[in-house]
Formats: sequence, structure tokens, C-alpha cells
Amino acid sequence: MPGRSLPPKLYFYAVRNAKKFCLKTYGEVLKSFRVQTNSAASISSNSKGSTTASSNSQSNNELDNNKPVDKEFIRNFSIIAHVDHGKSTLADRLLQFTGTVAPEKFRDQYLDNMDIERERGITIKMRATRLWYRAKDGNCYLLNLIDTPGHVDFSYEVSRSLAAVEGCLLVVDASQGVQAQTIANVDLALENDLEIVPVLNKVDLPTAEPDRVCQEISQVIGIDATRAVRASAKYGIGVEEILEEIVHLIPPPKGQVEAPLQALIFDSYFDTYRGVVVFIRVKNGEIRTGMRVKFMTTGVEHIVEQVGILTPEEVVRTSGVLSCGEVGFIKAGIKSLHDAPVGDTITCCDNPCKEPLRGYKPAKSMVFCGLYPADSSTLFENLRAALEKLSLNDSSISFQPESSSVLGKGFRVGFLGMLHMEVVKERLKREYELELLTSAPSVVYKFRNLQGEYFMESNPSKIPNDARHFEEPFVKLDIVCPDQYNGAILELCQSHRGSLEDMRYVSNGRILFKFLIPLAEVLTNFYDQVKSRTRGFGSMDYEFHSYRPSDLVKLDIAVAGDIVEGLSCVVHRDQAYTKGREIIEKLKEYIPRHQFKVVLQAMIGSKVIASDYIQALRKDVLAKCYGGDISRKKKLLERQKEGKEKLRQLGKVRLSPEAFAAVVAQKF
Ligand SMILES: Nc1nc2c(ncn2[C@@H]2O[C@H](COP(=O)(O)OP(=O)(O)OP(=O)(O)O)[C@@H](O)[C@H]2O)c(=O)[nH]1
Repeated sequence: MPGRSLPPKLYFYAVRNAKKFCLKTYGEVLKSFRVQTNSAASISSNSKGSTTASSNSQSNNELDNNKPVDKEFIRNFSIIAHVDHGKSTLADRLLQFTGTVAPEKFRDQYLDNMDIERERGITIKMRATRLWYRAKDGNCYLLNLIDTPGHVDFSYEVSRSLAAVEGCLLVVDASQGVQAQTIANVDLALENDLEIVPVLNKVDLPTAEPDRVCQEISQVIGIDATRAVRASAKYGIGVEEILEEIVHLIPPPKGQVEAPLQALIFDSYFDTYRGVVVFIRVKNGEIRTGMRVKFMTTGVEHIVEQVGILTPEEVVRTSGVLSCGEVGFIKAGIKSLHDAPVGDTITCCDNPCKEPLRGYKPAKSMVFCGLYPADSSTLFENLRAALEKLSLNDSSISFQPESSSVLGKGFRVGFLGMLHMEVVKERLKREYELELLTSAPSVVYKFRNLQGEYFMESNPSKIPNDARHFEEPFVKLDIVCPDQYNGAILELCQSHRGSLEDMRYVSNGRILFKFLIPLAEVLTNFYDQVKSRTRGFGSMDYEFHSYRPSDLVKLDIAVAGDIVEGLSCVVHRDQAYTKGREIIEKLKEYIPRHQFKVVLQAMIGSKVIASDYIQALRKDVLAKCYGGDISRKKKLLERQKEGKEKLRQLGKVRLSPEAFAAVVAQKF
């Protein structure tokens, strides 16, 4: 550990202050001590509400949020990183350092305002805020910050935020180094032609290796990271240097105030009282209260009622103007999110711009499952109303009614990924008090029927038995891990039908693998397996690649001769028997014994590939026959057999929701 080379007194000092363990010389430690004490003084003075220690917070009082700012002094940036590398913590420190949030209002993860985000410690929604910063050059800058989520399910949010800024802070954990999502996020930033400012975070950790990570960034990402700020968002180290880098490296917004209005919608939400609130980045011209504006893709026109800025709370601008380069919100009496789609361009009706800005591809649901009320008190109509309300603020949710013989009436709902699905289910439970049962998650399959027509279907029970030529979605999967786990990762991906496309060293001892793999294989448990096979050192990221042919079959499960909708699934032909057996074993545990023998079968079309049965309950019909002749006993047994056969033909086995849930949980 580098810290061990320090003289004992300084080593103790460094440990006590959770400081830069990577510092090797006396001079470096002293220098870093000064930096830390300065920033800490500034942060603590802000947190006490005093303006004496931080020249920056003093200057804020002089600044007017109400007036448009000269774009030379605006910097718009996002924070991007692999999950848990410290984006939200860094955003907190920037808010504190610049005195943006009053100390008494401050709480950790300030920009994550959903309960689920705070409890799970993850960012789900991007959030924008403005910060005022008095730089060392004496000028006061307006910094518009957009914090983004790190989880792969929400990478759509990242791409939206990146289209609204000129640069980004690339936060890399100095102990973990470049990870799969670091690379994915940098690719998005490069696509948007952004200035990337690298930050090595968590240098306080004893395992931090900033020099190695610097090299990795240069090697893998191709940007010079030798000047990267070495920071600890947790302890407020390096915050001022990061602000200086933002001011000096990220270019001011381009665009002309005199040009026709062109504003990009990067987010929006529906408020019951205020209607749709649209978050915009003004790329050209100005938007004013009272102006008649047009949403270019939908063609809808509205009059702007309110214009405001994000501090991060929404503050209405009494001046009623948002000018070129600024980030803010408008309200224009819009009733539906569909009228103001994210990625659309707003222009002025009187003096329209010629072309819309480059928008985004609409978010596409990748995973589908059936959601059903778990008990009769949760009505289908309540579920419909809740889904309608949720989708008002989350346009990536899609849903349509479906019904199942076991679970009754419900909805087939589409999500961006498994985490998104969990979050939506959790919100339905908390915000709408809905107890729900879920059918097995599935992707959308493409197939042909006997007539050669193509279909797409996400509900396996609806796929006809004559379906042929299956195609399924494949993803590009990146995995980064130490090279000693090569074998484990290759084995894992191959056993999940992945094919290796490329592998290369990202630094000494760490490898980046690139696979093409079916989406259905990485949806559940796969990430846990990557983590466990690499002892927590592996990371992964994936994005949709294309539909590709696969040797898939539809597997049905029949209980007492009836196919159970909701338990059907599409599997690879080689896995059909194993999967069928597993489901049957689970059903055996949960279905109680009946008066008749219950047959359980796994079938492909009409062909049974695995089967088992649950023994019938037996009444001892001979109990009262003491002695007696054998023909009487035989007759009684014969009659019992006939009765059971009749029951077997007529009797229905009702699968309890618990049995259903257990099989679904086991299946995926
Ligand atoms: N030791 C140390 N821990 C840090 C530092 N910065 C953040 N952390 C911790 O790392 C964890 C993740 O931090 P977050 O800020 O939530 O990370 P994030 O990148 O915003 O996470 P997502 O939004 O889920 O992608 C938290 O437990 C933080 O306390 C740091 O500089 N040093």
C-alpha cells in the first residue's frame, strides 16, 4: 500500500483524515493537506450558513437567477460514471461547495428525490440544477449540472442528458478503475462530441491506485488523464479543482441569441395541477412567456405560460425569458406527455427554425411480463388507473390488457430492463397499494407461422404451436474483469449461448471482453454470476444489437391435462428438457394431493418431453370389510378405481397464486 511509505506521523494523519493514500512524498501530503483543509473549511462554512470562508457563496448573493446570463459564462455539463463510482456524492459536494443548497436543507444524495432512489442508493432519474461559481480568474460562472443514473437499464437517461450539454465529468473510482459502463458512457459522450473531464474519485480508499487508473483511462478511452483531478467526493477533496476544470475545459454553449428559437426537450413530467412541465436546453434564440411555440415532431402549438430555472427546485423567472445556452423549464398548458415528447425541438411559431435538432431514439421496452392483481381486493381497474398514471411520467412503460386462466385479468407490461421492472412494481405497491403477481419476464420474439408470415410476440402463451424460425434479440455485452477470471467468464458466457467477439487488455492484468449474447440470457441472475465468478471485481454493460435466428421452442406446462397460461416460456431446444423438469419438480412441491392422480407435463407442441404425477389421496374402502369374500373386495376396489378415473377426467386442478409465483421465481 503506498501509504505505508509515509513517515508514521504523516501516515497516521493521512489515515485519520481518510486522505490520499496514494501520496508518497512528504511534500505531496502537505500540499494535499492544504487542499483538503481549504475545501473542508469552505464546505463546513457553507454548512453553517456563513459566507465568510467561501468567497464563492458570498458571490452567489450578488447573482441574479432572474436574468439571462451571457453565454460566455455558462458551462453545461453532466456527470457520468459506472454505477456507484460516486456521481451523486460528487454532485452533493458541488452543491455544498457552491452554496447552492441552504445548509439546513441539505441532505445526502440531494438530487435523488425519489424514495426508492434514496433507499437503494441508486439514481434512477436524471436531475438538473444550476450552480454559481466564482472562479479563480475572478469571473462568476453559471454551471448547469445534470446528474445521471449509472445502471444499464437507465442508460437512456444518460444519452438524453448528454445531448443537452457541452461537456461531462467522467468519474472513475480510483480503486476499481475503468469498468464496463465507464466505457459505454464515454462512447455516448463521444457520439455527442462532448469535452470529457476525467475525475479520479475515492482516492481516500487504501486500495486506490490513481496512477494505474490514469493509465487505463488513456489506454482504453484514449483521453489524456494525466491532469485528471484526484478527488474524494466523500471527504470533499479536490472539489474546487474540479470546478476550475469545468470552467476552463468545457466550452461555453454555441448558438445565437438572435437566431430563431431552437430548444431541445431533455425531460418532462406530468403534474396533476400544473399539467406537463417540460425541461429544455435552449440551443438558439430565446423562449419567452406569452410566446406561441410549436413542438416540431408532433406539430402541436401552445402558448408559453411560465418560464423558469432549476435550482434544483423549479423557480419561475419573473423576467419570463430563457436565453440561448440556458437550461430550464417551461409550462404551456400541455395536457399529455405525448404532445411534448422527450427529444423533440421547440420553436417559435412566428419565426420558426428551419430544422429540428438531432433528437433521441424513443426508449424501447426490452422486457415484458404480466402483472395481475394478487387478491380480489386489488381490482383490475385500479391497476389500469395506476399504470396509466405511472406511464404519464415514465413514457418507457408500455402496457396492454391480457388475461390468464390462473391469474385472471391483468396487463402485459413492457420495461427497459429488470431493475426498471422492479422499480415499477415497487412504486405500484407503495404509491398505489397494489399487491401484484408477476408472470415470468420475457423478451419479444420474432417468428414465422406455417404460411410464412412474420409475427412479434412477448407473451409465450400466445405464440402458436406452429411457430417456426424463431429470432430473438441479441445484445452487445462488455465485461471488464481481472485476467485471472478469464476462464470463469468465458465459461459463463458460453454456457449462456454467448459468442466472444473480442478481448483485449485495458491495463496490466485487466481484460475487456466483448460478447454477442441473447438478451434473455443476461436478464436474470447473470450479473450476480459475473460478480460471484469474479469475486466482485467484474462489471458488465450491454446494449441491443440485433435480432438473430436461434433454435428456440415454445415450452408449455400442462397440469391435469390443461395447459397453464403464464407458465409457458420460450427456451433453447437444448435446454427444453431441463427447464421442463425443473418446473414440474417445483409444481409437485406446491400442488396438494387430490382425490385423483394429477399428471404434470412439459410439452413442445403436442409432444410430451417430461412428465411426472402427484399421487391421489386414497381412502381405504376395504376398512369395513372384515373377512368377507375376495370377489366383494375386488368389486369395491374396482368401483373406487372407476370413480377416480371419472374424477380425473372431470376434475380441475386450480393452481394457487403461491404455486404460480414459486414456479415463476424458480424459472428465472
Ligand atoms: N470512500 C469513498 N466512498 C465514496 C466516495 N464517493 C462516493 N463514495 C461512496 O460510494 C457509494 C456510491 O456513491 P454514489 O454517489 O451513490 O454513486 P453513484 O455513482 O451516484 O451511484 P448510482 O447513481 O447508483 O450510479 C456510496 O456509498 C458513497 O458514500 C469517495 O470519494 N470515497
